[in-house]
Amino acid sequence: MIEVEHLSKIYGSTTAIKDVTFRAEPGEILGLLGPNGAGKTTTMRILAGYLPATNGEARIAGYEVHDKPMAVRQRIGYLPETPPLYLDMTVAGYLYFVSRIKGVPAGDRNSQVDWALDRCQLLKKRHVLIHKLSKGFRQRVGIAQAIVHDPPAIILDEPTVGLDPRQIISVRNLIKTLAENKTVLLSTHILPEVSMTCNRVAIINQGEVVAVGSLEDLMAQRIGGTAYDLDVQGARTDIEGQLNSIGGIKSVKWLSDETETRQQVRVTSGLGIEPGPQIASALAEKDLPLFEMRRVAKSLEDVFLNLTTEEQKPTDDVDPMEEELT
Ligand SMILES: Nc1ncnc2c1ncn2[C@@H]1O[C@H](COP(=O)(O)OP(=O)(O)OP(=O)(O)O)[C@@H](O)[C@H]1O
Repeated sequence: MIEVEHLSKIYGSTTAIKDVTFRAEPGEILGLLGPNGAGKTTTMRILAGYLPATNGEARIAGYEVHDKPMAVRQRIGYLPETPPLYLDMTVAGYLYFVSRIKGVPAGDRNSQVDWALDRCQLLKKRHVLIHKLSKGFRQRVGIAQAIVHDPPAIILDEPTVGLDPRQIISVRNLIKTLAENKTVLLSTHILPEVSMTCNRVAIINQGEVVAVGSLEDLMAQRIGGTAYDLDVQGARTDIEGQLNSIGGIKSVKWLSDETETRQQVRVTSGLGIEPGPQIASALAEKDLPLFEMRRVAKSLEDVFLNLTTEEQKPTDDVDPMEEELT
C-alpha cells in the first residue's frame, strides 16, 4: 500500500534522505524511527505529495506520488507535525471544509464528517471552536482531517509529540483502531512509541534506512551476540586466557579494579553464539572460582543506539553495551 524505493532528497548541499526503501501493507502500523534531523519529515512530505523527490519512487496504492498526484491525494491522509487547523472554526465546520478541499462529493460530506468525528471520538466536540480545545483534542481533530475522506493510507508525523501522558495513550489507541483496515506510517524519535504502537519499524539515521523489520526480528538480527557479567577469582591473565580460548568471544571487558582479588568482567560473544556453558567450563578447567554469572539482557534501546550511532563509532567491533559502561 505504501511503497518507497531508493528515494533521495537533496536540498542544496544537504542530502536529507538517501536511497530510502521500505513498504507498509494494509492493517500494518509501520514506525519510521530516527533521531531529530534523520529525514523522517522529508520522507513523509514526499509521500504526501508536498515535496518532490530528487530520485527514486514513492507509491500509494500503486500510484506514483509525482505522476499521479490527484489519485494519491484521494488515497492518503497526512497529519503534519503541526496540524493545519483553523482555530476560529468549529470542529465539524473545519472537517466539512477539509472534506470539500479533499474532493469528497457534496452529498457525502456530512456523513463523512460524522464518520470521522465518530472514529476520533469527537462527536461531543463537534460544535466547539478549535481554539477552545486541549492539545490532545486538537491532535484528534488533526487526525480526523487526515481521515475525513476515508483514505486507505495514513501518514502521521510525530503524532504524540507535546501531548501529556493521558493524551498520548488515547491518541495511540486511536491510531491502533485506525490501522484495523488501513495502512499507517507514523514517525517518531522515541523508541517507546514504536514498541507501544507499531507492528514493524524502519530505523532511519542521517537520511538512510539502517534497518527494517518487526521489533522481534530486529532484536534477534542486530544483537544476536550474548553478553555475560562474571564475578570470578584469579589473575586477569589467567581469566582472560581462558575466556579468549572459547570460540566466538568478541570482547572481554574489565569492570573492576585490577588489584581486587575477585574480578568483575563482561564477556560478549559474536552474532548467534551462546557462550554460557563454555565460559563456566573454561574457568573451571583452570580452577578459577566463579561466584556469579549473569546474562545481560539487551533492550530495544540498545538496538536503537547501536543502529543510529554506528557511524560515530571508531570501529565496527565496538561492543554496543560499552556505551552504558562509559
Ligand atoms: N527545506 C530545507 N532546506 C534545507 N535543508 C532541509 C530542509 N528541510 C530539512 N532539511 C534538512 O534535511 C535533514 C532531514 O530533515 P527532516 O526534517 O526530514 O528530519 P526529521 O527526521 O523529520 O527531523 P525532526 O524530527 O527534527 O523534524 C536535516 O538535516 C534538515 O536540516
